[in-house]
Amino acid sequence: MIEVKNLVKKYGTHLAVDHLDFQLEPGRIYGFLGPNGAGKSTTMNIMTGYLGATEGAVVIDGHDILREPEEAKKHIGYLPELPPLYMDMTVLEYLEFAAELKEIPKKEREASVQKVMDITKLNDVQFRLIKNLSKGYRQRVGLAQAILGFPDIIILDEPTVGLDPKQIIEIRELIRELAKEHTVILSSHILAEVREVCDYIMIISRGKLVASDTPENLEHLMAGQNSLEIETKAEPERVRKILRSISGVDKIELERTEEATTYARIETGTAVSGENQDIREAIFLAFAEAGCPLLMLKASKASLEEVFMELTQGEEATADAGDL
Ligand SMILES: Nc1ncnc2c1ncn2[C@@H]1O[C@H](COP(=O)(O)OP(=O)(O)OP(=O)(O)O)[C@@H](O)[C@H]1O
Repeated sequence: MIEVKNLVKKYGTHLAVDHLDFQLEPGRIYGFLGPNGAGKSTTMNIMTGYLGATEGAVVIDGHDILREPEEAKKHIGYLPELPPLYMDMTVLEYLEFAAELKEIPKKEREASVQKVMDITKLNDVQFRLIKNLSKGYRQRVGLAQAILGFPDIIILDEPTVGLDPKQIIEIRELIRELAKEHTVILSSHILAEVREVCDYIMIISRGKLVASDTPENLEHLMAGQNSLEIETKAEPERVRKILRSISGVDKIELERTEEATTYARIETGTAVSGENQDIREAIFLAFAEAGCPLLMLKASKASLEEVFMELTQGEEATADAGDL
């Protein structure tokens, strides 16, 4: 279990992490999602003990990362944004060295290194110098180092950045596999990636946690803003009158089109159950009864993209302004 308590990080006057407070339960895949500069890497660097916080604390399985760094770090495997690889070592030498640093007992080292090379499919390149590997293979070496010793918690900063589509699929499969026995936290600025792999999404914007939930619940978050679109030949005033007679219709926007039809965008209310009401049937029947055929009737549901855009609005323009 990871507890992040009231975490603050300032770079000079720039507030990169702004009072983050959350807890992560074992056995899940968490995704830190946010635009560039949102504070994801800074948060991960603090959680893994690579960077000190200005305020607040991170507790890993009961150990404070600053007060008991050695104990806390035993529970974490970390793939930073730029993995610190030794370019003049072979893959095998590097992983053996990493196993030593992680204090994996000598008699277990060989088997441990072999196991992570099997998992990350590095066997074929184990005698190659790291400097001669492609970006994708280097990323795998970084990942192999992170999972070496199989710590409870695996933290991956942008694990698929710079990889080709085939490598991305492989790394995602690997992450899912790891999550069967570990807690995995990964960061990404790509929504599709987080949605694809994570069962819990934490949206970070300007150093703040602006939402944290399952992908499905985040989509529901915007349910109140679900809307319907219709098009009919009736005059706008007639359309408004018919719509007003239907319960569940909240807001109506009307537009007369060039084809002499009326286009209406309708926002629907939320029922007592909290669920968004589906009033498509009622709309269809009301227009049929009034003798106004509908040319189009369509429900438009808020997508996760819209939730993300809404929550991180303006971020790109302002996130890095403090650094100028
Ligand atoms: N060493 C530093 N000194 C000053 N400012 C920094 C430093 N490191 C990061 N920042 C700033 O802190 C903010 C958060 O950066 P961070 O790298 O944590 O964001 P991120 O969400 O990981 O973004 P990216 O996806 O681009 O890596 C940014 O505005 C960044 O410019």
